[in-house]
Amino acid sequence: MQIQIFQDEESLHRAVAKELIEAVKTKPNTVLGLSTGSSPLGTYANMIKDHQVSGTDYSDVVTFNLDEYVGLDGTHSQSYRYFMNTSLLNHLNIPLNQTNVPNGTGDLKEACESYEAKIVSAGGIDLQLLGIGTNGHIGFNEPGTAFDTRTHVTQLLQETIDGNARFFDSAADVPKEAVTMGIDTIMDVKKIILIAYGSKKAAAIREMVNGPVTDSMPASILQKHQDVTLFLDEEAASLLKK
Ligand SMILES: N[C@@H]1[C@@H](O)[C@H](O)[C@@H](COP(=O)(O)O)O[C@@H]1O
Repeated sequence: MQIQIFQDEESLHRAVAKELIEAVKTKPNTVLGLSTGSSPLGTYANMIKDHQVSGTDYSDVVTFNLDEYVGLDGTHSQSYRYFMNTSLLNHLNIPLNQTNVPNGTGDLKEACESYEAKIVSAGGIDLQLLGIGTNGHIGFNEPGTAFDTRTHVTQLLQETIDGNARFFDSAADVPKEAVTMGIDTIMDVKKIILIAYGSKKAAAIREMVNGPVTDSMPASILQKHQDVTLFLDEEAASLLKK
């Protein structure tokens, strides 16, 4: 695992955006894995700005998001499809039919199988952006998720529901289930960038990097991936062993 530590969020986001932009410039048909939550928002803002100013071309890029809430279709303002369209995709020159978010409505078993098949037919994910939950979840792979999982339907833990309630009117409105790429799906990607900032993430970052590889800390499996870089601010990195 490589670790880069930044003094502030803005320089962190500029650096992550630079990585994504370089990937797209180097390989115009790059397959990007994208994530939601607040962590990547500043990165997406930098990518949009670069596209407007420098015209980085996304017309051949393909994207796959990590996860989606069960029961929310793409028009729901808290669905991850809606989040991606409004926070990034609508502002780049990428045809929306080249962008993929798991389907959280309809036949979920079929949605999971077809998502895996689509990733394979796109040639696999070149560069995956990840955030991390305070309990160490990646995507919506909660503590206890088997490491050999592929895209599947998962029950959200109460702590995750409570943590994500800030985006909804109340915790009662947060869906209890999600469709998420599995741990094994994530481990198959060629390169991973994980973003974390703020003291709330410090304990999870310490366990992920310095702790044992265990399914009670899903992100710890990343110790076994061959190309992972953590982009952290000083607070998120504050509990790491020196
Ligand atoms: N499914 C998402 C994760 O992919 C994300 O990493 C996490 C952290 O959210 P935030 O970046 O807002 O801290 O939230 C959600 O649970």
